[in-house]
Amino acid sequence: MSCRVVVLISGSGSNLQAIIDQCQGRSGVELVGVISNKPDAYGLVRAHHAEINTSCVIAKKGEKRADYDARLTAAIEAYQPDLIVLAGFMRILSEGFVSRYLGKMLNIHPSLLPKYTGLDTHQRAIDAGDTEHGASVHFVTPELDAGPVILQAKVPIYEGDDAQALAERVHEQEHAIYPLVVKWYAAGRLKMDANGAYLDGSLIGPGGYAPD
Ligand SMILES: Nc1nc2c(c(=O)[nH]1)N[C@@H](CN(C=O)c1ccc(C(=O)N[C@@H](CCC(=O)O)C(=O)O)cc1)CN2
Ligand SMILES: NCC(=O)N[C@@H]1O[C@H](COP(=O)([O-])[O-])[C@@H](O)[C@H]1O
Repeated sequence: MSCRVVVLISGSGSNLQAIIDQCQGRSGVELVGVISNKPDAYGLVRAHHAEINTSCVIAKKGEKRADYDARLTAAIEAYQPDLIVLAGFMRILSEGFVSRYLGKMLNIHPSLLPKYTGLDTHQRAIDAGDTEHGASVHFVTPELDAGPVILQAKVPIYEGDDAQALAERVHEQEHAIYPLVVKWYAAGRLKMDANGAYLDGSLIGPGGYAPD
């Protein structure tokens, strides 16, 4: 029985592409749909090339967040997913929406959470004089970027790095860790409760899974 996965995007979709390349049709993963809030998202092209069905849910001017999320829910439910993967989906989701999918919705965030929740994480890390940065895969909860961290990857920040150079270095790591976590979930190895995230029944620490 495959794990039916819907991926939500807003842009390029390089994380979507990594999941397609590393997971589609293997490890019990079936990517059944890609949904974008932006009609020009290149990730929609990537989905088309991979023969994955796509939908667009575009926000209406002045639309309440909960009303948009209700339309998004209808689009998602049409695919009857077991897992929702946010891959550069650039909308804050309402509490009702997140509660519906609690424990079955993942996100990748371009920082070493809990540092730098929100936007512009690479520039903020550079401006802070940090020497390392990275990415975090976490379960999505109503509080923004505060869900239980599952897996992190670290990268160095070099003297003279600009946000683009750092983003490219982080992207490389994202494309390694996100497909791995999707496979863990599809294999039934990954769970979440009020205490946090679990891999194979063991509680994952705040910095994500770290092999012994
Ligand atoms: N309730 C939650 N919603 C979302 C989460 C979450 O953990 N809880 N993760 C984010 C992903 N994300 C960072 O990883 C993120 C996405 C979007 C924003 C944001 O400020 N969006 C603005 C619009 C920005 C834009 O259009 O460029 C907004 O929605 O008003 C912050 C963080 C996905 N959602
Ligand atoms: N706060 C959410 C956020 O900033 N997510 C980030 O958007 C990028 C999407 O790239 P992609 O479209 O090439 O996968 C990724 O770097 C992801 O970490």
